[in-house]
Amino acid sequence: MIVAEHLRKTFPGRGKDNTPVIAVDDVSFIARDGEITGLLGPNGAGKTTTLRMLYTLMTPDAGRVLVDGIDVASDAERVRRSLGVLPDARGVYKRLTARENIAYFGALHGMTPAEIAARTATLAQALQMEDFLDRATEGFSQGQRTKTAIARALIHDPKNVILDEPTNGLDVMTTRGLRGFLKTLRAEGRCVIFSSHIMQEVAALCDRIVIIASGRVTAQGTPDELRALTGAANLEDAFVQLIGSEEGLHA
Ligand SMILES: Nc1ncnc2c1ncn2[C@@H]1O[C@H](COP(=O)(O)OP(=O)(O)OP(=O)(O)O)[C@@H](O)[C@H]1O
Repeated sequence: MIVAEHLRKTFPGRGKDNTPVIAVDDVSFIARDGEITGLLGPNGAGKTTTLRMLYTLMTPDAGRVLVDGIDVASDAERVRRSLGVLPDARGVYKRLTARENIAYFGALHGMTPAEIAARTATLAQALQMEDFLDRATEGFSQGQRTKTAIARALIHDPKNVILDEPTNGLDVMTTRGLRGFLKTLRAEGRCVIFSSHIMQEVAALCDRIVIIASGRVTAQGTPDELRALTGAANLEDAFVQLIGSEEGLHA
């Protein structure tokens, strides 16, 4: 379970306009085990910055993050062991094959070669990567890179999974496959959080939705609760009402 409490992050202004940017302003939510929680918001809403604070890359200016009850500020290393992260920059090593990229992370987590081989086989099958697993990642399509980065993130069988816009740039079939995979993670009782600016995506997958606009949570709840909150006939109308604009919400 991941708990975000009153998170705030400001960046110093740069260039001509040196007004500080308030990227995240009092964001709180709970992502439960066995559920998929979606952060939905338009470009620049603060989703990536929020996720970076959850996965210990950035320190909040205020507020705190608890992962399975552990305060990230007090024991970041322990928290990292229980996290699988797909960052916004996928960052796969291009001279290594997909399999080597995945194995490298497994080794960093202290796994044995046999454990790495077994887990890689499971992930490669689930993510349908077998036909490119042993190719160097240089020249990979965006979808192949993303799959490699997801497998790498999950090599150590983490209990909590954080994915920044996982379906960005993926085709329809690959997206369908990935959705099925995220549902498997949920069925295994993991805590899954992902960000998206595509409402259909969030609506199709999430048990709980946290809507972020301009660094603030404008609403959160199950899809049904969000519909009830706005009185809207469908989720699309509810989202538009809750965000206050249609900008950036579509694929
Ligand atoms: N390192 C940084 N330095 C300065 N400003 C930043 C930095 N990181 C993020 N920001 C600003 O913080 C705000 C929130 O950015 P963030 O990347 O969290 O949004 P997002 O919701 O993930 O957007 P997108 O959907 O476009 O990826 C934006 O105005 C962005 O320009």
